[in-house]
Amino acid sequence: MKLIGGVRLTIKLSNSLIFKRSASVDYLVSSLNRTEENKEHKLSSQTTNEIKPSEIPPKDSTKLAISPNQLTDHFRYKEYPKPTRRQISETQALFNNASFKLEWTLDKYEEIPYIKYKRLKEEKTEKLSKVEPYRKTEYHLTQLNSKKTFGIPPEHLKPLPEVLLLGHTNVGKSSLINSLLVNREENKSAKLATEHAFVSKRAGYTKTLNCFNIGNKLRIMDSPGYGEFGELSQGEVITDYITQGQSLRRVFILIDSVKGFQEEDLHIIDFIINEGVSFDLIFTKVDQIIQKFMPAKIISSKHAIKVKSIEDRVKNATLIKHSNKKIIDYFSSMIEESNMSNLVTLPKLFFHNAQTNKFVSARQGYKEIRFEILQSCGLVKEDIKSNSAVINEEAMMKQNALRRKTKVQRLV
Ligand SMILES: Nc1nc2c(ncn2[C@@H]2O[C@H](COP(=O)(O)OP(=O)(O)OP(=O)(O)O)[C@@H](O)[C@H]2O)c(=O)[nH]1
Ligand SMILES: [Mg+2]
Repeated sequence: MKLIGGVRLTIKLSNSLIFKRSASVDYLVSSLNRTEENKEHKLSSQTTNEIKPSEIPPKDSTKLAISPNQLTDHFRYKEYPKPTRRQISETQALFNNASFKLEWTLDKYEEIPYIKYKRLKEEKTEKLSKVEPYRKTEYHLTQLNSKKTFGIPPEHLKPLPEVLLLGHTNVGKSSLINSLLVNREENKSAKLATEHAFVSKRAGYTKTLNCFNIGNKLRIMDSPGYGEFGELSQGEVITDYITQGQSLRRVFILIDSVKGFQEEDLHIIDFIINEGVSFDLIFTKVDQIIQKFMPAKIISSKHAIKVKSIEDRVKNATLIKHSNKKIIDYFSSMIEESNMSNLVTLPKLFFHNAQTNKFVSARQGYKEIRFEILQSCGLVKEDIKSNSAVINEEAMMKQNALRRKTKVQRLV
């Protein structure tokens, strides 16, 4: 038996859940490896004189490091098309213009506003039904039809679709909430963006289920972590919510990229599958993995961004590309070993960093996660023109390139 946030679950990942063979990741990695190897071989065997100007690596080699967004693209299953640019920009507009409100924080499932309301209403109806018919008065009738909400703010009772962020203590749930809720565009110049959820180095910091209302369109739930420092009562509020939450549309399970899948993660995934709730996976702290695999020489060099000689640039580029391959291999084997790509439910995979470093200069991954949240809540219109939109975009880019070329030709 395993203790998950204090809740004992005996379930093991069952073979019956298995398995849909997906070759997409293997294929992508091997094809990428081949092209990377070819390119690297080509670059290292060339003398710097032979390099075409367009192939000269940038001075700042850190720009060549694989990013969380590129990892999301790389590990995207062919079954799930990439959202179109229009869908992404509409999603950002919705989030960036929405008002966010921490509606409630609770440690008992029975206290969740609509659950509490339902219970109190039922209790009242039962009490009134017990009044002897000859004793019933106008007062009783008005009581029965009363719109009173027992002191619960009526806006908390508004039925809205909900998504839940779930994961080990310290995995980065509250940090992700902040990535999702902060308007990064607006705060670009601001030194300190308003953060909505409390984040701490201390594992087990979030003790309650915290409900954020997003523009009165949906709710995002931050939850207490399971595993180390998770507590019994916290485990109960989450499992009750998963099994009974009527408005729950999707669970996002966060996996610490540094620690990989832990036993508790696999138990909770099995539990969620058994409950028939759909879920996706978000790898957090991707910045740490990117930094970890980067060549020591480049990490320690303060001047990595000032490399001038083409020879050094080529050397750095080759080193970084090797590191990129290691990062892909690292995640590939993590995903492979967890068997996630073989589950019939085939969870989507997202890569996120809430912190930045030399190689990842901005938070990434949150835009697609925002989109996925909206989609799971039924708040995204299917982009039926998506294919033709992409084709049109490509055609337009080709046309622009042609225009630029003819312009240059005209100039020389
Ligand atoms: N480098 C890095 N650190 C992160 C990232 N996300 C979270 N952290 C750090 O990890 C620690 C825990 O983050 P939280 O967001 O509080 O984690 P949590 O899952 O809410 O933790 P509990 O509330 O204790 O369950 C904090 O010190 C964060 O700064 C990330 O993407 N990169
Ligand atoms: Mg937290």
